[in-house]
Amino acid sequence: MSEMYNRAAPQETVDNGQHADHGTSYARIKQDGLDTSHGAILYLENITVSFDGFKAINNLNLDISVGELRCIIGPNGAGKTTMMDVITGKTRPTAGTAFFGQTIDLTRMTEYEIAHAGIGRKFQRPTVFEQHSVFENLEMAMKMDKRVKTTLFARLNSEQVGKIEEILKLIRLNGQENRVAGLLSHGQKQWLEIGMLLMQEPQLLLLDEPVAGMSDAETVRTAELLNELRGKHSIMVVEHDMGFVEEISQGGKVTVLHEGSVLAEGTMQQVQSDDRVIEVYLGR
Ligand SMILES: Nc1ncnc2c1ncn2[C@@H]1O[C@H](COP(=O)(O)OP(=O)(O)OP(=O)(O)O)[C@@H](O)[C@H]1O
Repeated sequence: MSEMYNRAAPQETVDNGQHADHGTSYARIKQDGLDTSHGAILYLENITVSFDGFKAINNLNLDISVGELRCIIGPNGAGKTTMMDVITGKTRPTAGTAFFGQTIDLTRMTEYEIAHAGIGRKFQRPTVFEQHSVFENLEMAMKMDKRVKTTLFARLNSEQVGKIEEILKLIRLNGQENRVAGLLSHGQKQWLEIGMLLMQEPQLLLLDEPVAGMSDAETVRTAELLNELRGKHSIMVVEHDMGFVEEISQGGKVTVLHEGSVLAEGTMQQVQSDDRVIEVYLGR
């Protein structure tokens, strides 16, 4: 893989040629400007993150294909959050390379630049604007997207309203658009935040434990929602809930992290029957 990185000089600044295209639905993989000619959207190669000598990530290698929904599992402390922190620029790796497409070197960019290059991250706790309505939250998310040429107080055009309505349906909040976000259930707030990320049309969406704290019914609906996004976005989901992972992995790849490295990779069925994975989860 290293030879791929060498083909183009890493960029210092984010200029991947993205531009707003309001004439089409969010429901497609937007790759304008991002070089994914080798089929992958994310390449992590030999990543190590040391905290005072302790390796939270240890020579990690991982690729995500365009349009893939990849589940990442692993016991507590395996390095899942630290890996997402590296991808989003929150933590700098001690060694290794992290590329977005073929040419965008994430290790040289700020968190802000990475977000604007098209990597959206949903943290465990929902962070919606509690005093504002569901609709206003989605509207603000759209207006915060620097590619959209509008101001906070400009009226939305019909295409923009259409896009919000489409996302409202997807996140199961149509009919609730005028509710104040602070009054939503925990699960609904999580969906709203996913909707806010989708308004910005990320090319890669990172979801950190999206169903933690959700009711069983909300978990089922979240699985449905992610299955609807399958193939339309490239998505990485970190999750402990194995039933949920089974629902959304659907024969796709699941990566098991352990002690900062990839322990196993394969379908859910394959990793579940892997002796090393069983040992790590059940203890020695
Ligand atoms: N800033 C830090 N300083 C020191 N050690 C850290 C730091 N951040 C993480 N670690 C350690 O690195 C290891 C990996 O942590 P990380 O949070 O990435 O694991 P995780 O797989 O996300 O765990 P969980 O499933 O519990 O969220 C842990 O041992 C953690 O204590």
